[in-house]
Parts: sequence; structure tokens; C-alpha cells
Amino acid sequence: MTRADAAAIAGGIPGLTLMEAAGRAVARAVMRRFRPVRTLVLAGPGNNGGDGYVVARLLEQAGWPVVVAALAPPRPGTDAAAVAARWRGPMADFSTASVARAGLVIDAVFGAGLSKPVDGLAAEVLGAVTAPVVAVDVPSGVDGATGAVRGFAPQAALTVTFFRLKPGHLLYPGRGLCGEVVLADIGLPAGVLAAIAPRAWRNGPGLWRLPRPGADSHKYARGHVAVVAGAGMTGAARLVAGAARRAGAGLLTLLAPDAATASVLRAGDPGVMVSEAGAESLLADARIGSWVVGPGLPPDAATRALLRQAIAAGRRVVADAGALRAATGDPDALAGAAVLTPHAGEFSAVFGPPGDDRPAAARAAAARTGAVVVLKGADSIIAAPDGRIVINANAPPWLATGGTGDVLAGIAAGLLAQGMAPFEAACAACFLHGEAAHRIGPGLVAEDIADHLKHVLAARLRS
Ligand SMILES: NC(=O)C1=CN([C@@H]2O[C@H](COP(=O)(O)OP(=O)(O)OC[C@H]3O[C@@H](n4cnc5c(N)ncnc54)[C@H](OP(=O)(O)O)[C@@H]3O)[C@@H](O)[C@H]2O)[C@@H](O)CC1
Ligand SMILES: Nc1ncnc2c1ncn2[C@@H]1O[C@H](COP(=O)(O)OP(=O)(O)O)[C@@H](O)[C@H]1O
Ligand SMILES: [K+]
Repeated sequence: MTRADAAAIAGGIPGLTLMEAAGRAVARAVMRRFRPVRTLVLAGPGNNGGDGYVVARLLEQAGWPVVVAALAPPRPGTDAAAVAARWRGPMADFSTASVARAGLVIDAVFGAGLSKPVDGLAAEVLGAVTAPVVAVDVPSGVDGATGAVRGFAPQAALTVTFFRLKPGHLLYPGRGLCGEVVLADIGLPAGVLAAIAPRAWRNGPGLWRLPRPGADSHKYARGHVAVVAGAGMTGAARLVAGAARRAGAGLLTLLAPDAATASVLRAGDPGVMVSEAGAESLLADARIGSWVVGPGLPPDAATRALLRQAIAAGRRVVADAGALRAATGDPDALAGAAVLTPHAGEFSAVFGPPGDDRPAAARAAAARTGAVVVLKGADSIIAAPDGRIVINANAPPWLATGGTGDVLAGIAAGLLAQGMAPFEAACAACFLHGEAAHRIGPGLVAEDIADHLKHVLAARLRS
């Protein structure tokens, strides 16, 4: 955002104009949601504080009782100093006593310029707020690039941000602390986006195109997926299979490890083929282009060897669950896969704990393995080996139930089979998975998702 600011200023928009527009957007959002109430603006020393002085002036002009408390004065000569000088209303101490008297608090302490953990007086005062908080840009202490809390950050009821959402608005815990998020246009020209060349996006249909069979298509043209099944947890492979088929794969073969497992699998969906021929023989068929390895498989040397074999044969491999665990402490075992779908635990086992900067960790894992990495969770991060990041923010908590990850791997494989590139396939899979889960809602079990995909696809392919 600071880069956006600089690019806009370089493009001829004065910083003061942007600050006035930002403050106006916050004041407008506040007046739409709250009745006039004793309002305390907590202002920091930078431009975030500057926005706060603008909010104070505009609310006061609208008849609100407003007091400003400054953590520190803005540096002389800055835009923030200019707007602070235009504030003629009452000032209060930056203290817990001031906060106790407020019916509404505008948090304009730190924004995009957060440079260290929030501690000391700032943390004490922000931590004492019991009134509703409206955050300017981000709740102070939320790192806009990662969503992590540095030191302390208050819980906002409303966050008004500008130009473009930042990762911190989409990634937890920051996302949870923002409350309602309003994205305001402050007049930054579209060219600014090109100038800052963003590397992170929010997932959405504008980022990828779903495959659609042509009138003359046939099942082979839509791709053949192989799913390696385990002897014990056969359900996992079946969930993968159902999802890959609903996502549009033309053919699907379950690779059974033995005759007993094969007969269990044959009792499942009639449209699925079951093979006992062994991986070698299936890998000899180049038409079986996409493989899913891991769901329901033990994290052992055999799983690892099978994964390497499929990658070495040039297949597009989605590696999940057992295949990831089989690579514990050894990311190179996953090199060359198309898509890896670790949840936080699997990610930590392979690559080490992601820490506070999960986008950076996911990026590094993708660069290391050459695979697209989907770091799954409520806010899945999809990272490409070239450094692009997409954040998926449409997944409802109903997905927090066993087997939904298997379904995600299946959707990704089904899209890969139809020729989507790994990054786009992974992004689209996360999005469709989330949309299907929304349709299902409470009571969701993993089996439901594949069924609902047809409705989600129908809606998406219509629009
Ligand atoms: N970009 C745009 O298009 C637009 C941006 N706008 C607004 O600008 C905001 C960004 O402003 P900004 O760059 O001045 O940074 P900001 O968040 O005010 O903080 C910097 C100051 O805080 C200090 N400080 C930091 N952390 C600290 C800590 N933990 N504890 C103590 N001190 C700490 C830091 O100190 P220093 O690091 O220099 O030691 C410095 O003095 C952005 O969020 C948005 O609201 C809009 O006006 C219009 C359009
Ligand atoms: N709280 C949540 N909110 C939204 N999505 C979630 C949440 N918890 C899990 N998910 C999603 O559910 C899926 C769970 O995958 P995973 O943990 O691999 O489960 P399993 O191994 O049982 O299939 C992932 O796609 C993840 O993004
Ligand atoms: K803030």
C-alpha cells in the first residue's frame, strides 16, 4: 500500500488528497453504521494517524462529539502534520482513562507502516478499549502483508481500507480482527496497480477459466485421472475419485493395492474403473495424465516410491496426505509434483513450521519443490513456484470435517486432467470447493461436496 501511495503520488495525485479521501471514506462508513456518540480518535504519528485527524474533523462537522488522543505528534512537514494542524477540536491524553469515556473508538494508530510489535502505552490503551472499534486500514498491530498480529491488535467491528484488500484482511488472525471490511475507492488510478505489480491476489473466477468440453469432445479429451487407493482407508480414494469426476475428468481409475481392496472399491460408484494391474502398468499408459497420490495411503517408503515413479514418468501429480507425510523433513521427495495440498500439520512436517509469515513460507515451499503449494486452512494460500500468491477466502467452517481435503485434491486433479495449468487448477479447486460448501452449509459431510459441484459448475459456466 505504501508502494501504491508512492506510485499514485508519482503519478500526480498529492498525498494530502489521498489522505482526505481516505478519511472521508472512513467517516462515511462510520456515519452509515453508528449513531452520533462520543468518539475518540486514537492517532499515531504517521499517515494512518493523518487519516484519523481527517475522520475527526469530518465527524465533528457532522455534529458528532469527537476527541483526538495522539500517541505522538506527526513529524513536521508531513501530510499528517498538515491535517493535524487543521484539527481544532478537543485533544485528550492517550490513556486508558480517555478510552473509558468513549462510546466509539477510531483506531488510527498504525496502518501499513507498522514497523515493530505494538507494545507499551499503545498496547495498553488499545487493549483497554471496550467500545466498538473502527480500524483505519487495519486494526493497529495486524501486519497487512501476513495477517499476523505483531505484539497486540484490537478487535475491530469495522475496518475501512483503501484501494485494494491486503493479505492481512484475508488471512487469520488478522481477518478475524478486522470485523466487517469496507474497501473504499480513494481515487487511485488503475495504472497504479500495474505500477506496483502485485504478487498476491484474492481468489476469484477472474483469475482462471474453467474448462468446458467442446461439442466434439470425448472422454479421452477430458482427461484420465488415476487415484492410488490404500488397503485400509478406501473411503479417501473414493472421495478423491468422486470429486475428480464431478470436476470434469473424462475417465477415472482407482488403483487397488490388492484383490480384497479392489472388490471393496468395485462395490462403489459404477462409473469408476478399478485396476489391480499395478502402478507400473498404469504409468505405461500416457493417456492417464493426472495422478492423485496420498489420500488413504500410509506415510511409508512404498508411498514415497510410488510418488517418485509417477513424477518421473512425467505425470501431473497431486500429492496429499500420506504422500506428504512420507516426505517428512524431506521436501525434495515432492519435487516435480504439480500440486501439493498440505494442511498446516503436513506443511510443518515437510517444510518446518510456517511461522507468522505464511505467504512467505508457502512461496518458499513452492520455489523449493517446483510445485504449486496449497497451504490449506480457513484461509488457504495457493503459492506458485514463481512467487505468485492467491488467498482463498470463501471457505466456510463447515469444511472443518474429515475427508474434505481429499475432495479438494480430487477437484484439482479433475481440472488438471482437462488441461488447466497447476496454479489455475489449484486456485479454481479451492474456490469451487468453498462455493460448494456454502451451498451445503450446516451438516456438511465430505461426501456432499462432489454432488454439489455440478450446481456450482453450472452457475460458473453460465456466467
Ligand atoms: N498508501 C496509500 O495509498 C494511502 C495510505 N494512507 C494511510 O497511510 C497509512 C500508512 O502510513 P505510514 O506509511 O505513514 O505508516 P503508519 O502506519 O502511519 O505508521 C508509521 C509510523 O508509526 C510508527 N510505528 C510503526 N509501528 C510502530 C510500533 N509498533 N510502535 C511504535 N511506533 C510505530 C513509525 O515509526 P518508525 O517505524 O518510523 O520508527 C511511523 O512513525 C496507511 O495505513 C493508510 O492509513 C492514506 O492516508 C491514503 C492513501
Ligand atoms: N475452519 C475452516 N474454514 C474453512 N475451511 C476449512 C476450515 N477447516 C478446514 N477447512 C478446509 O477443509 C479442508 C480440510 O482438509 P484436510 O485437513 O486435509 O482434511 P482431510 O485430511 O480430513 O481431508 C481443506 O480444504 C481446508 O481448507
Ligand atoms: K489502524
